[in-house]
Amino acid sequence: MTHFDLAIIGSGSGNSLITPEWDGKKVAIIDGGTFGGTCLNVGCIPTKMFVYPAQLAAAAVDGARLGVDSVTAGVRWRDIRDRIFARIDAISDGGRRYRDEELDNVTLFSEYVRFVSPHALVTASGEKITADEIVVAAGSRPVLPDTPGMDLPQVHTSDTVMRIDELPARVLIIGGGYIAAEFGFVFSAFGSDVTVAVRSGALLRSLDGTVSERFTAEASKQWNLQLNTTVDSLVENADGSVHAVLTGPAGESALDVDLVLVATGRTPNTDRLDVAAAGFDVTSDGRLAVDGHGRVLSAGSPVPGVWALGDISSPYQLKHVANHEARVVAHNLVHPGDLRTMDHRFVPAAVFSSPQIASVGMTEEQALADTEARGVELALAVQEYGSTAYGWAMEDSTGFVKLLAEQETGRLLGAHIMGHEASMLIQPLVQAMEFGLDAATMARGQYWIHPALTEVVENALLSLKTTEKPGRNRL
Ligand SMILES: Cc1cc2nc3c(=O)[nH]c(=O)nc-3n(C[C@H](O)[C@H](O)[C@H](O)COP(=O)(O)OP(=O)(O)OC[C@H]3O[C@@H](n4cnc5c(N)ncnc54)[C@H](O)[C@@H]3O)c2cc1C
Ligand SMILES: NC(=O)c1ccc[n+]([C@@H]2O[C@H](COP(=O)([O-])OP(=O)(O)OC[C@H]3O[C@@H](n4cnc5c(N)ncnc54)[C@H](O)[C@@H]3O)[C@@H](O)[C@H]2O)c1
Repeated sequence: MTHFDLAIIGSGSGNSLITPEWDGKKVAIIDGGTFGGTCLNVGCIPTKMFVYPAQLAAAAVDGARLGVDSVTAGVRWRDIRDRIFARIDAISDGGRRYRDEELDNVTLFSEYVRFVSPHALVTASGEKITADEIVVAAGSRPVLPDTPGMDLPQVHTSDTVMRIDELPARVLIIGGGYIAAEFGFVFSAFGSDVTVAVRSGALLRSLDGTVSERFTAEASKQWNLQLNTTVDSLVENADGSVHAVLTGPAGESALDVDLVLVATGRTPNTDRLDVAAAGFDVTSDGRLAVDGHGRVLSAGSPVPGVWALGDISSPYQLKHVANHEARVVAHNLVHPGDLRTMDHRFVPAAVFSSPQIASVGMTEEQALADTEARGVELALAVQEYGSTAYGWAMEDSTGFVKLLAEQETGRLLGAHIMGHEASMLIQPLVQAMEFGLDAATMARGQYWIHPALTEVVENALLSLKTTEKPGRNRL
């Protein structure tokens, strides 16, 4: 048995917890998977490294509308893949070697562990680890439905699909969330024939209703979108392709594809850690229960010296949230008398598809319920990209900014953007919400560059017709 001052389970966001304050103290970092975790190896970073070349490929098609005739002569999948993973694998390997070989006080365990008591772990090979402080940053993993054929080698999740050898000619994506929207775009822009089978009647249903509805309409122009459809079975054909049987509104149908991507959500890795052995609380959706400071709970009370962060415990499966939570826990570990609190009030998110989507705060449905409960009026504006000069330049007919605010105070409650660079356009709205800037002050208290696309945000703010007096007015 080895005893440590600090043991961290998970080398994704958990890796950033080893701050200079731990120099000279004994630290264990434990990861049974690839060093660096999901975002680096199989998540945010490689997906966006595929999305960017996909945007270049798609631009050739889109250009014709504006009089620019160009063709994408081809997409070198292997070259793209190898460029991406040459970079990523080197970062993962460098990080692992730094922790394993260069830091005297840090021990790396490349094994899965489980709890045997609140401060004791056992590795898969039977080694016992105890620690004064334990941080659980063990993330989440893809969930597979129990459809027959899920074990075929042609069936992938986001964990494996980015490393395949050939661009598949025909792809079936199961699911209608973030991963389906992003890979649907990548594969179709690269030239695959994409079918997306969604159980419900719309894509991205967790987002604002207007966004979900308008994105679904756009997606149906790009992919063979099968709504209200379940995939009943997958069987391998003699030629190595997959025969899928689907049931939709028109009854049963069949489809032959070369690859199936399952994107039906991710589940926290709580079950594989045997947290029951330590008596930790688990939420109804399977997350490790924590208080606002990141302390793991047992029977509703914080367990001294046990913390959690990121996908294993967070209500948001997003890397910027995991990073924020890691910064809070890193502080709290070394300042027990001055605990910081995680801030989940204004969490933005973006879907890097086509069109791109970004959102922060309440959906319209949530804002209606919220304002009604508080007896205040809701102001709502939808501003089309096409109503601004830059939107004309783009001949844009789909992009929009939707804002929700308290009418009397102009306090922003939610912002939802669909269209070109939505993930960047949203940031001033995140800032306004975080720092309490009202809509009128934001619109008229600063210059907006003409004719930049940001004017669509300015105009959306003005369209809100809130009644507050601007705190600062340049006019
Ligand atoms: C395809 C995809 C795209 C994404 N894109 C984005 C994006 O664009 N923007 C965004 O904000 N978020 C994105 N995300 C989400 C983001 O990747 C996660 O929210 C984030 O990586 C979670 O970090 P974490 O530190 O909690 O867990 P992870 O990074 O998953 O780290 C957990 C680590 O714990 C290890 N582990 C698990 N169980 C054990 C155990 N019992 N013993 C030892 N080790 C264990 C795992 O091997 C893993 O390395 C994406 C996710 C996916 C799958
Ligand atoms: N850009 C980003 O920030 C980004 C990108 C990718 C992933 N992520 C994170 O990773 C998480 C997981 O992504 P995801 O797309 O797998 O999950 P998701 O929760 O976004 O979507 C899951 C989809 O699968 C459907 N589904 C669930 N069970 C099903 C079943 N049995 N059969 C058919 N459909 C089923 C759901 O209705 C939903 O449409 C996301 O929630 C997100 O937090 C973020």
